[in-house]
Amino acid sequence: MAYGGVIFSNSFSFYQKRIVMSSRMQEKNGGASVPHVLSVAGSDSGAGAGIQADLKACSARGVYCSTVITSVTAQNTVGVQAVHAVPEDFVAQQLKSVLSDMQVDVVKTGMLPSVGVVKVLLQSLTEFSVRALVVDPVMVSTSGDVLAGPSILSTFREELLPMANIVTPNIKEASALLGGIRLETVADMRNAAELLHALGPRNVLVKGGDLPDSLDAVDIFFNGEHFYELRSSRIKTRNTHGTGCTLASCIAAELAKGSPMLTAVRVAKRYVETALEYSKDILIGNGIQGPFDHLLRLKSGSHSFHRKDAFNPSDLFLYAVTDSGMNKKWGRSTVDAVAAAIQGGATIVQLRDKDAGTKDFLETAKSCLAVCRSHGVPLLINDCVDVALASDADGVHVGQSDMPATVARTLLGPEKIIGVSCKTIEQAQQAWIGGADYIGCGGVYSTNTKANNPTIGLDGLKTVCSASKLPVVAIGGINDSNAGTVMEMGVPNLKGVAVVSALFDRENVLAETKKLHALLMEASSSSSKIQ
Ligand SMILES: Nc1ncnc2c1ncn2[C@@H]1O[C@H](COP(=O)(O)OP(=O)(O)O)[C@@H](O)[C@H]1O
Ligand SMILES: Cc1ncc(COP(=O)(O)O)c(N)n1
Ligand SMILES: [Mg+2]
Repeated sequence: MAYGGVIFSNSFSFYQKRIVMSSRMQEKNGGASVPHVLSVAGSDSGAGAGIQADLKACSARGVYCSTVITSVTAQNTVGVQAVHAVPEDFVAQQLKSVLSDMQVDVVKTGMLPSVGVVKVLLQSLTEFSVRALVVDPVMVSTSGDVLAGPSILSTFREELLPMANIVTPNIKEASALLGGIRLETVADMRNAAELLHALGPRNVLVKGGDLPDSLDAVDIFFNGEHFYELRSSRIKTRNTHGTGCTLASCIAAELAKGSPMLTAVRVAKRYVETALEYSKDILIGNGIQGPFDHLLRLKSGSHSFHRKDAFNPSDLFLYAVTDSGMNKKWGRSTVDAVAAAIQGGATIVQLRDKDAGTKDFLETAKSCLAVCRSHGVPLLINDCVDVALASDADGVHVGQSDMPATVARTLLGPEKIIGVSCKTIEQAQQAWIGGADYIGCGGVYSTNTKANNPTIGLDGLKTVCSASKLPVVAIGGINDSNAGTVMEMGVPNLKGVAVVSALFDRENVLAETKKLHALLMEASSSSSKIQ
C-alpha cells in the first residue's frame, strides 16, 4: 500500500472484500468513482475551521468530502461562544448513512468531543473499512477554548491513535497526549514525534505553527524510521484560524487521490502556506484570528467576481481589436492605443498580438486591463487562454483553429466571456453548444490584416446572424465608409462591428474612434426607425 500499511490489519480480508464489491457496484452503475474523504468533525459557525474548513480544503484539492458532524459550535474570529454536542447515537446514524452507501477512501477526524463519540467511530470503522485514517487530535482551539476535555486523552492514546495512518497534533496537543511534557524547541518536537509513534500510529506529524520564537513554520514528520523537518516561511498574518483542520484534510485528500504519505504531507503543507500567503490581508471578522481563503479567490485584486455585470451583448457595439504592428508603426504603445480607443467610445477591447512572447503579452494584458477596468470596458485576449487566465482578463476570443470553446470554458469558468470566429451556420451552432457568449462573423469585406481569408460578404453575414443563437459582431474590412451599411441592415442578433485598421492603422486613434462611434449611433438609430 502506498500509505505504508493498511490501518485495520485485523480486518484486512474484509477490507479487500469490500473494495472488490464496491468496484463491481460501480461497474453496474457505469460511473467512475471519485476520490472521497469523510470528515468526522465539529461545525464552526464562522467557517474558518472544523467541518467547513474540511469541505473547502477537499474541494480546493479536487476531492469529494462527506461529513459527519460531532458537535455544533457557536464560534467566530473572537473565540468559541458555545458548544452543542450531537448525541452519540446520532453521530452513529450519520456514519452509517455515509459509510453504508458511499465508497469512502479516507476518514479524517477533527473535533471528537466525548469518549462515546470516539467509540462510535471506532465501531463504524470495524464495520465499514476504509483505506486510511487521518487523526487530527483537536482539543483546544487556538483561541484557548476547550473542544475535547482531558477525559478523552486515554481513549485517544489507547484506541484511536493505534488505528491511525497519521496523527497530526499541534504542540499543545502533542504535549497533552504525552502527559504534559514541555515542547518548546524543534528537538522537543522530534522527541514528541517519536514518543507518539510508539503509541501505534503509522506516521506522526507534530505541527509547529505555534512554536514560540520560530522564524519558519516547522513541522516534524516521523514514519518510525526517518525524521523529516518540513519547513516553510512563516506568513505574517492574523488569518490562521483553521490551519490545522485544513492541513489534515488536505493530507486526507492527497491520500484519497493515491499519494504516498510523505508526498501527501508535503503537498498539504505547501497548500496551507500558499493559501495563507494569498489571504494574508483579507479581513473577515473583528477578532484576533481570522479565517483564510481556501479557494484563493476572495482577494479584492481578483476581479472575476467584481465585474459589474455578466456579459452584456450591447458591449459588442464598437469592438476594438488591437494590432501591435500598427501601433508600433505609429509610434505608440498598445496601452496608449487602448486608452485612446476607450476614450473615443470603444465598448469592448480585444488584445491581439500574434508576435509577442507570452511574457510580454501578459505584461501588456495586465496594463491594458487596468485601463479597461477603470472605464468599465471588458478586455478580451485573442487566442491565448493562458494569458487570459494569468492576467484575469474578462475573457478570450478564439478562432476555428484555436482552443475549442468548450475547453476554454472549462479552463476559464462560467463568468468569463468567450467569443468564437464563425463563417457558417454550423460553426455558429457549434459555438453555442460549446458555451460561447458571442460570435465574431466575417470577414465581411476583404482586409489587409487577413489577406488570405475568404470573405462572406453582407449576404453571408445576414445568413449567419439570422440562424445564430448568440449575439454577433461583424468583422473584416469594416471602416467608416461601410460600417453604416452593415448596421443599417438591421439583421437579427447583429450587435456591432469589430475594427482593427480603421482605428489603429491611423495617426489619431481617439479621433477615428469618435468618428466611427458617432456613425454607428446614427446607423443604429436609423435601422431601429426602419424596423
Ligand atoms: N503563519 C504561518 N505561516 C505558514 N505556515 C503556518 C503558519 N501558521 C501555521 N502554519 C502551518 O499550518 C499547519 C497547521 O499548524 P498549526 O497552526 O500548528 O496547527 P493547529 O491549527 O492545529 O494549531 C502547519 O503545517 C504549520 O506549520
Ligand atoms: C469545530 C472546530 N474544530 C476544530 C477547531 C480547531 O481549529 P483551530 O486550532 O485553528 O482553532 C475549531 N476551532 N473548531
Ligand atoms: Mg492553527
